[in-house]
Amino acid sequence: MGLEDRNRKGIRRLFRSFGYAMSGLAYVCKNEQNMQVHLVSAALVICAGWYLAIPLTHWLVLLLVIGGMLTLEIMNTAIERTVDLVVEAYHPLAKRAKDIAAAAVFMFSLFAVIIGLFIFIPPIVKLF
Ligand SMILES: Nc1ncnc2c1ncn2[C@@H]1O[C@H](COP(=O)(O)OP(=O)(O)OP(=O)(O)O)[C@@H](O)[C@H]1O
Repeated sequence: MGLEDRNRKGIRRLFRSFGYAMSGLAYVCKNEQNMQVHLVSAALVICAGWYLAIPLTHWLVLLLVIGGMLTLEIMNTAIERTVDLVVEAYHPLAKRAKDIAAAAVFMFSLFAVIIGLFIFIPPIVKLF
């Protein structure tokens, strides 16, 4: 996109930006195994929430956690690709950057699991 194009405002630019975002999303979904794992996990969690008839507030928390998780994975992929663009050879700082980005995903996943346990254990216990 040229500089002139970037300064242009309006609905066409908005749609074009949406198209770029969709292209990025399709890339991550197609090429990142971790993203596919997150998507399958999210689908399972949604099915479990529906089956266990969890309350609305729990749905809102779940949706926030799922959205945060997917967003972080997308950002992690963006950081990985940017690092690959800057350095092709092994570099300790490239390792740091990628490991730290991965740590962010791990940290969120950890808390997502804890939240999931708080939400799902009581209705599962009730089933028995
Ligand atoms: N240029 C590099 N220099 C040093 N270490 C690197 C470099 N590229 C990757 N690494 C190390 O290898 C690990 C894996 O990197 P890679 O780019 O394959 O990402 P990944 O975590 O396997 O993600 P994905 O498979 O989803 O792309 C990184 O976390 C980092 O520790």
